[in-house]
Amino acid sequence: MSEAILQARGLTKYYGKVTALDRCDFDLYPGEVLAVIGDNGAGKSSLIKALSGAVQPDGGEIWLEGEKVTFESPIAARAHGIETVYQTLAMSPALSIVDNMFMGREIRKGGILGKYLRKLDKPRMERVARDKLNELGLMTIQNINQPVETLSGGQRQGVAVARAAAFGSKVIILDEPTAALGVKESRKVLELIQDVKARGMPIVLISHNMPHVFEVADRIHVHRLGKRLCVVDPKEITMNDAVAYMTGAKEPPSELAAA
Ligand SMILES: Nc1ncnc2c1ncn2[C@@H]1O[C@H](COP(=O)(O)OP(=O)(O)OP(=O)(O)O)[C@@H](O)[C@H]1O
Repeated sequence: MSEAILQARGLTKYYGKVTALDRCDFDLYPGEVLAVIGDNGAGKSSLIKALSGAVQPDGGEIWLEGEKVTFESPIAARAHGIETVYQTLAMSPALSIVDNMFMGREIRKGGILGKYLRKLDKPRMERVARDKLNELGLMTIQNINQPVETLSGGQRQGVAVARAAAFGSKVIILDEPTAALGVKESRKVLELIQDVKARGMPIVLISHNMPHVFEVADRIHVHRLGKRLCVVDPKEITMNDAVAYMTGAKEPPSELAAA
């Protein structure tokens, strides 16, 4: 297997007396969809928050493309190419699709006057937004100047993923991307995950939805009580077994135990 693009060793996070992450390991390889599953409280959110700079781990190390990194904030993680799409999506509903896509990364006009006045290059932003949505097969959205609040849940998720994929990201972390969606919209988001993967971008998928996980994941990290319990190939185990490992109803065979 190639070198991991994002890796963690021994990540530990305490919230007071609660150990949310207990010497947790993590490995994401280029071009894969990696699902992280675990029962409520298994530490999935704490893991992605640590990987994306939203919380500071109390122990352990994170490596990005072979370099040890510390992200003191989500902005720092984004600057390194780690994009996280949370369930809440962090979008401004009243603003347009294009404004949401470029929030905090607006393109300014060039030239002495443009630079001096810091004017937005709206036509360029619109062009880039359209291209990105197009690339990801999201052009069912006709008008990129329409407010995000007029979009369906699936379309919003699409815009959030397109935004995450738009700026030279190295890793996209999706936190429960289908949890709030209906059947048809979920299907679109699953297709979108495949499209992003086809563009060579690795994805970390946090989900409680086992059929969705088993449909799109190349590998699965099973978490229990803050630890990565085992790493499984969804083609080689059943959903029932994965759930049994998660909940502790069954122990994984020793050859699956995470290194
Ligand atoms: N901000 C916090 N303050 C106190 N305890 C927390 C905090 N965040 C998480 N925890 C605790 O840490 C443990 C792991 O929580 P975490 O949210 O990481 O798990 P999870 O696997 O994402 O769960 P879920 O599937 O319910 O979202 C839980 O016991 C949780 O109650």
